[in-house]
Order: sequence, then structure tokens, then C-alpha cells
Amino acid sequence: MDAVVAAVRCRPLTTLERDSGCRNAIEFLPQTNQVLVARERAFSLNHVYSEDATQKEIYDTLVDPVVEKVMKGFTACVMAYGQTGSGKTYTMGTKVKAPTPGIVQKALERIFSSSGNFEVHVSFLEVYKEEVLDLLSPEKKKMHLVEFKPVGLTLKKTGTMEVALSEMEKGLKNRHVGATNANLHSSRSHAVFTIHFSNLTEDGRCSSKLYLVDLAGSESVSEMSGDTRKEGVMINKGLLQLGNVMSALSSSDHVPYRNSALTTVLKDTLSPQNYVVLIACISPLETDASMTVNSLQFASRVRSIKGNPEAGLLIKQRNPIMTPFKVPSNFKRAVNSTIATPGSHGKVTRPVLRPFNNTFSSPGTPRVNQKKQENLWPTSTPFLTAKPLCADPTPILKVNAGRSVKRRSSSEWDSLNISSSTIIDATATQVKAQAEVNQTSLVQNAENETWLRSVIADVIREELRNTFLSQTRVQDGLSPPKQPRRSARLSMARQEGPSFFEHDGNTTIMSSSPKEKKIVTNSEVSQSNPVRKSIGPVRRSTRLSVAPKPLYFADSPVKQNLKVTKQTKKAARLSTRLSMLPKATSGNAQSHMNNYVLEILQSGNIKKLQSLPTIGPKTAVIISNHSLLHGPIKSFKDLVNVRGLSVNFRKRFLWANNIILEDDLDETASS
Ligand SMILES: Nc1ncnc2c1ncn2[C@@H]1O[C@H](COP(=O)(O)OP(=O)(O)OP(=O)(O)O)[C@@H](O)[C@H]1O
Repeated sequence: MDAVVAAVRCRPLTTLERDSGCRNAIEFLPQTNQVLVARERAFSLNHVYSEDATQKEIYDTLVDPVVEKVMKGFTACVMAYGQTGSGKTYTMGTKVKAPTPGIVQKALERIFSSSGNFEVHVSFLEVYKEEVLDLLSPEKKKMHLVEFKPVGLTLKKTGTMEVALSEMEKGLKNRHVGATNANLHSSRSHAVFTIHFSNLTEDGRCSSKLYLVDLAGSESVSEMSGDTRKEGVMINKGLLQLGNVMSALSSSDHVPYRNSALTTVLKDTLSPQNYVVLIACISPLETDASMTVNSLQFASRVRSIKGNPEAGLLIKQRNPIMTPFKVPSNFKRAVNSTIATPGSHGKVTRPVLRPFNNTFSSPGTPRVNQKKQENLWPTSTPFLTAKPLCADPTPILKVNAGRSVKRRSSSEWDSLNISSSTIIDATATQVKAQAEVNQTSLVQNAENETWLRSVIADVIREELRNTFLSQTRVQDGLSPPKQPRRSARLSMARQEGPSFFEHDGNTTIMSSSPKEKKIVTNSEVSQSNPVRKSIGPVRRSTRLSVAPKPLYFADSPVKQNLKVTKQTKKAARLSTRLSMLPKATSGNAQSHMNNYVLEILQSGNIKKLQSLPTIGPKTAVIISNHSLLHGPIKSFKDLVNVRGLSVNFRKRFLWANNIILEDDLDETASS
């Protein structure tokens, strides 16, 4: 059987739809596994099921082979995708008291009817507004994702099919359901019911999982308002990212699993090394043809993924000890959120020094609750860490890479003249720079540990001095000196110039300000501090952070304050696009301009359409699908009739493209 299978199932017309004269716009060509939408667009998939197909037929031909594979140790996923009200929940059977047993019920029946020594656990979660909720926990707790896995997800051991189904029904009562235009009981979240199967053989335990996913319906949010609209936006976001993951899997690109909660949760299973079955559920209505085309495009994309689960299983068997490095979940979260650099979502793998907690957090990263961080440090972590110095007078310096944690003895600290616990806020840019410079080399070179200690001791001494001075001021009845804010301190440091040293191989420039720059040779440096000799060149980011402001800012004071926001970027893009379009100066030129834009609209070419302002990839697809199904757009007025575009789209489009219509002028004049 194929590793990745894409199928389509069409629901029948309801009695109401038939009575109101709706026509079926879908035709099936079962011999060639093709489906034809509105007699215009044909899609070829692995299986096609017309409205007459039964639940049993779908399970037997599509899902049963996958369940067999799961019982042999493979991981698999069966997903129902489609617009709202197209029959996803019906097909999967994820409904309380489902009228006909769906895929979930039949898969459980198949598993529990098999003989052998095995264990089954089930879990049930939903992704609602980008949050992952455990449906089997009584309080429906929100879960955090660590290493792509929801931490603390409830697993229920089930010995019979009835118990497993009752667990699912319990979870379904917790699921978010609401009414939409298309469905009175519409699922407003993506539901993931997972069967964890463990085969207890003589050789040991062989575990696998079957993910049964009832996705929320893709929908056009332009006709929605309030909370439903917000839900719709989130649903579409998850589905869009799912589409991106599928595209990346089919083209062997980087797979952006982390871009949404849904794809993060499904990361384990959405891989060419697993079995994936996608059922695109479609509506037969002519009015839904555009959404149907979208669903079938998604299914075609999935179909093009080439998988090899046999190889995946081989890898799994060859590497049985793949247990990941385990650290407390909240520890990982704390560390990841603190040291992440802006724009990066990846796990931090390099050693990181954080001697002064929160002081040098990078812009945009949330600060971590200091109380929470206490006692979170495991004895062996891949991070080089120093415990926040504020709470403890004997800071712990942990240096990893196989070394044990070293705690400074009290006599050592006495020799540093540190007498009491002090709140240390590392005000010196020097420490940040030195710490960053030595992040890597510190781990590799044990000598540097001594140097780091001396740096920290320097700062502690400095801070003690400041504290002492401020205390004296208080005793003398004076208010303590105010500490400038971190941003102010950084900018002051930048203006002063490098307050640290630069290293260029032979010489080291040491200076406290640009005025008193002193160049010393390496030998001098090593005499004064033998450890510094082994320090590598200063990182570029560090040099930039301490460098004086660029000179060209001096000539243009306005530039200095200019913030590049999203809006300014967008405005700049828009003006560039506009400048590329021909300018309408006279009446003749205006009509020329109108025709030019209309021609692009009529072309229905997605790439060309996107060259017009206000048309992005999504709008381009909507217009292109409209042209395919209803013929090319005849005039700008037709934009109002394109399903999926917002009410104000035409107005915005005309304005942005410099289009002035005579009718509009007449209207404006009369009003
Ligand atoms: N193949 C089918 N045969 C008979 N009835 C069907 C079929 N598919 C769907 N239906 C009916 O259509 C209605 C909508 O189906 P369902 O709730 O499964 O849609 P959905 O895609 O899950 O919608 P949503 O995304 O809003 O949750 C239900 O009343 C269901 O019974």
C-alpha cells in the first residue's frame, strides 16, 4: 500500500437542499479515480467516494490497511479535511452518539478484536485558538508543548472497545462546538484522538500510534463577526500551516512544524516515514465549488508526498535507545524562552551563559519569573549557567560538558570580600560582552572558569561598592542614587564607545572610552591576566552592541528616530508597487490604466494577480478559482460577486490601483 494516500468523499445533498432546487456540481470518474468540479476542474486522487459510499466501504478500503500497519509497529495518521459542514465529523465518527459508526469506532473494533498480547491507551486533545487542551482531563487543562509533545497529556488505559469509546465521548463533551451558517453543530477546534498501541512480544515492547484527526472546517471569515470570526481566523491559520507542512514534505524543504499548534502536535506523525491518509470531505453544492476546489488542491498536494515508512521502522529498530534527554518541562520552557533570540523559534543547542538573570534578556523575549527558576537547575544540563546572584551570596557556577557542578567554598568567597547577599543588577556592558565572548571557549577550556570567576567577582565588588555608597547616602539622609534603566545604560555605553576590549589576533585594544584607547600586546595581556590569552576574537554582535553610533546618523537626525514598523514597511511596499504601475494623468491614460488592471484580473493568473496592490496569495487563489468556475471577471463591478472577498475589497482595490470609474464619479457627484 502507498505510504501517503489522499482520497475524496462527497456528502449527499440534504433534503432541504434538494427541495430548494440545489444542484450537484460534483461528478466522479471512478475508473480513473478522478473527480470533476462544476465540469471545469478535474482532480486525480488515490480514491474517490461518491455520495453513495458507506462508512464501511471507506473504512475497509482506506483505513483498515493502515490499522493493520499500526498493529505491526508503524505510526499512522488518518485526517478528515474540508470545509465546514462537509461531513468530516460524520466520517471520523467523532460525535457523541454518532448515528453510524465512523473510522474511530471501526478502528477500535478492529484492534480489540485481534488476538495477541497488547495494551491500548487512548488520549484526546483539541487545538482551539492555537491552544492545546486535554479533553480527557476533568478540568480540560491547557497544555504546553515541549519538544513537539504536549506535556502531561492524559493517557487512559483501555481494555475493551466500549471503555475506549466512553473515554472518547467524555472528551467530546469537552470539545468546542458552535453554530455556523453551514452547520448547526460545527466543530470549532481540531480534535486529535490518539490510539497508543503497545505490542508485548517476547522480544520486548513495540509501540506505535494511530492519530485520528477531525480537523475544524476551513471557512471564509469575511461573512463572520465577533468570536466566530476570531475562531475562523485561528482555524484557517492552523489549516494554512498544515498546507505549508504538506507542501514542504512533498518538496523536501525545511518543514515548518513549529508555525502552528496543530502542526506541532502532529509533527510525530506528519512525516514520510509514517502512513498518512487524508480524506478530503467535500460538499456537492455548486455554491461551495470554490471551497471544494481548495480542499481538492490540498488533497492533491498531500498525494504528491513520497513516503517510505518501512525505512522509518528500520531506523526505529536500529536505534532502540532513542530516549530523549529528560529535564523538567518547566525548566526547558524557562530556558528556551529566556535565551531565544528574536525571530528564532528553535531549541537552543549552544552553551549559554546567563550570569545575571533577566538583565541581558534579548529584545522581545519574555522575562522569566525568577521564583519559578529557583531549584530548576538539573545537575547535568547542556547549558553553562550561573544561578541568579540576587538570592544567594554564594552563587553557583555550573560548567557543563561532563563536568560536575562546582560550588564555591565560603572561604573562597571570603577571600573575595563578599560579606552579605546583595541584589546584583549587572549594569556593566563589560560583563555582557565578556560573557558572550567567552560562551564557547569557556565550555571548552577549563582555565577560563577561573577567569570568569574573577570577572563575576569584579562585578560583585563593584556592586557592593555601589550598594555601600547608596546605603551611606541613605544613612546620611540623602536619597539613594537612581539606577538608570537598562536601555539608557546600553545607549550610554554605546555612546561612550567600546568599554571593553577588542582582539585582533596580535593586539588587544583595551579602553574605557574612545578618548583613552590603549593598545597592548598579547604578551602584556597574558602577563596581567594569563587566562585572557586563550580568548578568541570578539563576536560581531558584541562589537556592534558596544560600538559608537554610526556617523551618518549625525547628518540625518530624523533617520535616527525613524522606527521601521510593520506599517511603514507595508506602506513602502505599496508605494513601490504603485510606482511600477503606469500613472493615469489624463482621461485617456486613465482608461488605459483601467484596462491594464482589468486585463490582469481577467487573466486569472495567480502570479500576475499578485503583482497588483491589495492582492495577496490567498485573494489571488480566490479570484483565479472564481474565473475558472464562472468565467473571467468582466468588469470591476464583478469583484463584489466573488465569493470569499470582503465587502470592502472592491473599494480598497480600486483605490490602491489608482482606478477611477466614471460610474463611481457620477455616484460621488450625486451624493
Ligand atoms: N456521507 C454522509 N451521509 C449522510 N449524511 C452526512 C454525510 N456527511 C455528512 N452528513 C451530514 O451532514 C451534516 C454535517 O456533517 P458534519 O457535522 O460531519 O460536518 P463537518 O465537516 O464535521 O462540519 P464542521 O467542520 O462544521 O464540524 C451532518 O448532519 C451529517 O450527518
